Formats: sequence, C-alpha cells, structure tokens
Amino acid sequence: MTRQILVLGGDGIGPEVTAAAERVLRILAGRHKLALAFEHALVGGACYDATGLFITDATMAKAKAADAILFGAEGGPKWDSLELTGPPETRSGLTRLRRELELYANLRPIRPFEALLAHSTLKPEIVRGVDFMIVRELCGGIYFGEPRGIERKGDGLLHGFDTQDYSEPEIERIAHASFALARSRRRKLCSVDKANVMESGILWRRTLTRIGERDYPEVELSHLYVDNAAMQIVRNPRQFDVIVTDNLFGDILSDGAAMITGSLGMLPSASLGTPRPDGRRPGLYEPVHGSAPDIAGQGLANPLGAIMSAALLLTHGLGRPDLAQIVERAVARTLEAGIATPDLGGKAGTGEVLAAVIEAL
Ligand SMILES: NC(=O)C1=CN([C@@H]2O[C@H](COP(=O)(O)OP(=O)(O)OC[C@H]3O[C@@H](n4cnc5c(N)ncnc54)[C@H](O)[C@@H]3O)[C@@H](O)[C@H]2O)C=CC1
Ligand SMILES: CC(C)CC(=O)C(=O)O
Ligand SMILES: [Mg+2]
Repeated sequence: MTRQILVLGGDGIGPEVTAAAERVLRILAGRHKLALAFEHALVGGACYDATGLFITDATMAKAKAADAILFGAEGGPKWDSLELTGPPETRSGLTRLRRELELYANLRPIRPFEALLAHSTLKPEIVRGVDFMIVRELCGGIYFGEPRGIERKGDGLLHGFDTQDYSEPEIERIAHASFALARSRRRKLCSVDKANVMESGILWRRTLTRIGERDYPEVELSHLYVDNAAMQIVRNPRQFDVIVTDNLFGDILSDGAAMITGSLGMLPSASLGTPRPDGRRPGLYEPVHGSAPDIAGQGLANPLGAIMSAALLLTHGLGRPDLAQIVERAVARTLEAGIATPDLGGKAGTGEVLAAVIEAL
C-alpha cells in the first residue's frame, strides 16, 4: 500500500530543510521497500502571495487525506506585518492545519547528541544524559481563545487582548496522551501551569490530578509553575521525563530547552491527533524552529531538526521505528564526524550535512 506524504515547505528556510528531510525519506523508502508518494503544495506567505490565502481548501483536503504531513516553517517579516483580522486559522496555514486536523498533542523531544555536549550553552555535565519530552497542547489556549482583538474600550484607550480558554475535555485529552507517554517511558509526568494566578491553570491542575489518580496511579505526577519550570529546565534538565503544558507555555519552554541540544535547529516535533477509525493517526511533522529569515536562501540552515522530524514521521506516521533509528544513528555519526552547520559552530552548509547523513544511512 502506497503511503501519501504531503510536503509543505512554506517560507524562509522551511523549503530548504524539508527538501533535506524528504531526500532522507526517499532513500530509506527505496532501500526498505516502503512505498511512499510525495506531493507538494504551498503554505504560509508563499501561498498568500500566490492565492491570497495562507493555505487553500484544496491543500487542506490533501492534508486530511495524507498519511503524514512534512512541514517546514511559515512566516517572515513581509507577512508578519500585514494587518489582518479574523480568526487565527485564516491568518496562518499552520494554525489552520493544527486546528482542523485536531493535532492537539505536540511532542517535542529534548535529547542532546553526545557529539554536541560541548556545543550546548549549558555545561556538559548538566546536559549529558538529558532525555525528556515536552508535550505541548496545540489546539487550544490563548492562541485560539475568544474574544481577541485590538479595540478602543469605554476608557477611550486602545486595548489589545487575547483570551486563555481551556475546556475540561481539551485538558483531559492532552492529559491522557501525556500520561500514556510517561507510562511508556520513566513514569514521571510534570505538569506545568500558572495555577497561582490563572483560572485556566487551576482547571488544568485539577484535571491532571484527577486523571492521574484515577487512571495512571503508576505514573508519578508533579506540578510546577511555569516560571519555576523555565528555571528548572536550565538548572537540572535531567530531572524531567515528560512535561505537559499548554499551547503558549509549551511554545516558549521548548525554544529555551532547545539550547540543551546546542541549537534550535536540532529540535524535531510531531503533532498528533486522535487515531482515525482505520487506525491511521493524523500527524504533522516539523522542526520546532521558524523560517529563520536571517539565514534563509544562504544554504546555512541546519537540516537536522527537519531530518529528525522525518524520523518521528517514520515512527508515528508509518509505524517504522526501526527506520527512525537508522536516521537517528546517521545523524549521530554525522555530528561525530564534526560535520555541522554554523549554528553549531561548524563550517558545513545544509547540503554538506545532508550528504553526510545520507552517507551514514
Ligand atoms: N512553526 C513555524 O512555522 C514557526 C514560524 N515562525 C515564524 O518564523 C519567522 C522567524 O521567527 P523567529 O522568531 O526569528 O524564529 P526562528 O526560529 O525562525 O529563528 C530564531 C533564530 O534561530 C535561528 N535558527 C532557526 N532555525 C535554524 C536552523 N534550522 N538552522 C540554523 N539556525 C536556525 C535563526 O537563524 C534565528 O537566529 C517569523 O515569521 C515567525 O512567525 C516562528 C516559529 C515557528
Ligand atoms: C504559529 C506559532 C505558534 C509557531 C511556533 O512558534 C511554534 O509552533 O513553535
Ligand atoms: Mg515556537
């Protein structure tokens, strides 16, 4: 059976790094008799320039039908400064994909490679052995809550406002995903919120506690306020196994945690929905970074976050963790050979890193 992969490179370095990830997938598919069909479409600013939309209905239909989506990045100064109104789904193709495919569980693994320990901004003795997963809730919270806007209010002043809103079922489903993941790992789940000042945080904490006590007594649940969590991640990141948090906090904490690995360009992610009746699980696989306009078009982008996202696609989207391991080993060998892009202190370009990974596959 041929599996359909929709490739949405997007903007800036997005197409550069997804092209590298696609090459790796094509080579592995050829060698291991995996029938993959790749289709490409515009998303983000590139799509807006061509169609007036950040993603078209036709591309959404392809995304819904695909076995997996390989995504690059969206946005850049040209489009970020547009004065757009309307719900977030109309202002971002990625946001529409996340929302309409209900990709609520965003997995962001933080696992530094041995060869990069000295490249972390933290000391090697702090980052050695770190292996945790940030589970970011991706379909709710302040990025989607209503009301939102910029309006002149009764006091005569302009107000910019967003709403943090989580329903109990939204918290329950990300809680189940996180507990189940923790149960399959080291059985430690840390829930991160701001329950000391936010009502949504109180409901978040209460719901996590209830579900943990009822359904996952074997998982040790702890809670941290997000400000303390940010500090603990750089103080002693080895203490964590799985961290579950909301859309905004997960976005911020994961970019910070990326520096454990040496570069934001190293972090992959998988955004997963509920399995369909036929057992296939909707999934979008993308590096955690953005479109990096400062280095776009120069062949300098680190493709390893995207390549490792392809590894997550092999595991979660195609049920081939064995092939994902081959990718991870090839990345490790590349880094051990000292081949790295400038964000990791190296001199190699995107193409040289890709060539080394392919050589090591
Ligand atoms: N998932 C997505 O599509 C995301 C999109 N964005 C968008 O990307 C644009 C730029 O946002 P920024 O805040 O600058 O974040 P960014 O993640 O694009 O870049 C932050 C810094 O990290 C560096 N960097 C990122 N990825 C790298 C890679 N693979 N190799 C080497 N260096 C890398 C960049 O050069 C830059 O200095 C904005 O339009 C933003 O909205 C930002 C984050 C995520
Ligand atoms: C649309 C944004 C929330 C993108 C982003 O920063 C991310 O997903 O990490
Ligand atoms: Mg982000």
